[in-house]
Amino acid sequence: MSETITPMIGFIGGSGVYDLDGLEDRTWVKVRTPWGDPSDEILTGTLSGVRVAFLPRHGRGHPTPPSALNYRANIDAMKRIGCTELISLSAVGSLKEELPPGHFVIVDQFIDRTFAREKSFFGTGCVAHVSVAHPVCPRLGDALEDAARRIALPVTRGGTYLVMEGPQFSTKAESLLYRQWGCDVIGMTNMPEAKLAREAELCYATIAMVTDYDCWHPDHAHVTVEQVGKVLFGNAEKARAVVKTVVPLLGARRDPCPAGCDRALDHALITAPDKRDPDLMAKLDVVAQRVI
Ligand SMILES: CSC[C@H]1O[C@H](OP(=O)(O)O)[C@H](O)[C@@H]1O
Ligand SMILES: Nc1ncnc2[nH]cnc12
Repeated sequence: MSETITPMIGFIGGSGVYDLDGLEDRTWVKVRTPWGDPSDEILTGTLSGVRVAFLPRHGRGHPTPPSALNYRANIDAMKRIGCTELISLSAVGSLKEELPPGHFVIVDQFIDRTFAREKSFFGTGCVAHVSVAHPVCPRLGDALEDAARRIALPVTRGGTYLVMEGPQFSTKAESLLYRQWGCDVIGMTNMPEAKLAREAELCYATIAMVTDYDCWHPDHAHVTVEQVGKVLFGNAEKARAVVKTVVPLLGARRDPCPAGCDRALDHALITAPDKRDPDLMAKLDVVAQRVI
């Protein structure tokens, strides 16, 4: 008989999603990490008998911009509190006519154009190279698709999310370039989040919620926060409905990840044990606990 796990499903709420309703035993918990403080306290509780955790990515009230987020602390904190998988709920701009505001995309690829963020838990004193060829967990993607379809959301399975540094929105030339690259949606937060989730051996998937057509569209010359905001809160309500549907679908017991997200570090560490830096190894206590 194969070993089963008792999961805790972690949600990272993006713009417009600062709380989760409907949880039993709701508690906001302060979590400290060796990488600094996460964006906010983490809300824990149960939904349909399944343990869940929720972190508002930008903090409650949205005080922190994408480039200033401590992505390492956020991922470490979610794992430290017990999460086995992470689902990101993210606002995005659309780079395709057929993905209008209000549409949901379960992305499966990313292009990382960010440049001002800490992108790895590893480094001098413990070098590791994980594969992110397939950065999204297909089991989580299947569950999100199933959930979205059950509640009749307009949803597309698969798509490439271009991650820009921000905080400004794109120039028109950039937006047109990303369309030529075949990207589907654009946002500012899912990298390095997805890479760090993989390093921490957490399954990761995103439900990207379209708020605007960015600036490439002939009928939409600019993106503005006002325009995004009008769609954002409707999308956030739908995101909460996805959460309530996906949690029982994933359930309270399951097999280890069929895609191996939970074993990503099996062959990733290259620094010889006697060359490893004890201080860094101590910081990796939770992220790399399975292999160190
Ligand atoms: C308020 S629009 C721009 C903002 O929204 C997205 O954030 P998140 O992924 O956390 O929903 C986007 O990436 C920008 O950070
Ligand atoms: N057009 C856009 N560009 C970047 N991030 C976004 N988040 C929502 N809309 C966006």
